[in-house]
Amino acid sequence: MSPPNPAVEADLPNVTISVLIVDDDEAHAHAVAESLDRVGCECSIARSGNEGIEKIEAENFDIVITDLKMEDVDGLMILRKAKEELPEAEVIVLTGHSSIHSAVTAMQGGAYTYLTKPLDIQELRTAVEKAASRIRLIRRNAALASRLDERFGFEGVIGNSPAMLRVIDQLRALAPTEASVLILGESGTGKELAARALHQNSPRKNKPFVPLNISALPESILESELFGHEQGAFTGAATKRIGKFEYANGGTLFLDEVGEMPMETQIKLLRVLEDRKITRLGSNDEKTINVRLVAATNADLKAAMEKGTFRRDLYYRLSVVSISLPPLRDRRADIPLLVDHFIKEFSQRYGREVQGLSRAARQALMSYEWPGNIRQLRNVVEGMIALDTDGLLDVDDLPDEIRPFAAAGVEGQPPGANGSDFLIGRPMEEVEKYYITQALSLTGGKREEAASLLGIGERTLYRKIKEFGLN
Ligand SMILES: Nc1ncnc2c1ncn2[C@@H]1O[C@H](COP(=O)(O)OP(=O)(O)OP(=O)(O)O)[C@@H](O)[C@H]1O
Repeated sequence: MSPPNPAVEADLPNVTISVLIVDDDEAHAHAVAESLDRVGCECSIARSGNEGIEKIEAENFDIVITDLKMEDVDGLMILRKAKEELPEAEVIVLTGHSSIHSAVTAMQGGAYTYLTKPLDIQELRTAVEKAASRIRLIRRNAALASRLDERFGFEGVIGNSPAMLRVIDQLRALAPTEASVLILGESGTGKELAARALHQNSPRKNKPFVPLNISALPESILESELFGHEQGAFTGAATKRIGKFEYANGGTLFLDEVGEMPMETQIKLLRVLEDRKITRLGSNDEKTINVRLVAATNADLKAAMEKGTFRRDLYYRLSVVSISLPPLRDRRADIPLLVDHFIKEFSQRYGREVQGLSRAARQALMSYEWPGNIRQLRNVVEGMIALDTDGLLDVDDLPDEIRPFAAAGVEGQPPGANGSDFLIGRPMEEVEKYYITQALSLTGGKREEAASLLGIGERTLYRKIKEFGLN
């Protein structure tokens, strides 16, 4: 298990446990409340079964302590109600010796435990403390998970465009499986990041994730990198070397730019994937390996197969499942989230106080084509923060190739107007029309993306487009 991240843990909620005590013996209820108040619980009392039901319906409690025998509504009914209305709450029932049978029924109905009267206060506190630590654990885990998701999407893969939400769903579903995954996408779209996310959420996560970029390697070295070699296997092999497959044993091997692999190596790779065995160059000994393969490419592998430069059998082996990462220009709805994420990252790294990004600069980042995709966006934000002197990232901080997009202006906007200020005081319909036109233009007319950018449903957007006669 990875160690807890103190930065994430630090601001998790400190959980106070709220307790409802339902007992028609008022003096007894107060005695219970007093003993629990002392151990930091926040207690509320209901003096009858009916009052208990009302409180359960209206408020939230972590623990419900109820007497079994009451005049109006009995404790089993309280238990049932609590399970319906407060499914995460724990219920402790209090019972006299004569009604042990009902206590057993209560346990079968989902009660956390039962205590017999007269109450032993220490026994009560122990039971409450045990239930409370379970609740605290659930809360902290939920808070941690949502904090992590809020910050990183899925293991660092950030995105809220419909296309990226689909990718994140696919990553979540595939991560725990053993399936080979082929990740497709232009350079800088996050293929390696996605591969790491698959590994990090798999049962292999405590074993190595080993990346290898095939295009960066001369053909002569590639096979020795993959499979390793023995001393003297070829000229220059002065010492024995372990290959990436062996390094990755038990974990995940990520082969980037797999489309660049020479035919000879493709044949060997296919054999390794089929036999799950490797042989170091210059050796006769086979070694069994257990590696999950994730491959990536920005090349058109289908065209390469047609041309005969990529083996069909290897393609099918690698692409048991494939995930496509769209270029950033086709998912502009992700840009604001990514920009904010990178501002946070780099302002921390450079120790800068950044108040924000001007509207014009944001507009430019939204309109630019991003040929280098997210890698380029990240570099641009880093450069802006490194160069900024006044704490506001503005058009003058943008690189030369992006600055002109700030002045691109918006159709229908009067000359000289600052951003959308000219809309102040205009009728709501005009404002809506302006923003819908903006979103459609930024997303190249893609309605699903535009709706996500605007934070409205696709059907609502469709209706508004018709209503305003927009095309
Ligand atoms: N969805 C995302 N959320 C946050 N950061 C991202 C996202 N996608 C990519 N990045 C960041 O962008 C940079 C480039 O990503 P990565 O190296 O994974 O791209 P790639 O597709 O593998 O590129 P190449 O094909 O050139 O190897 C990295 O710094 C990565 O952390």
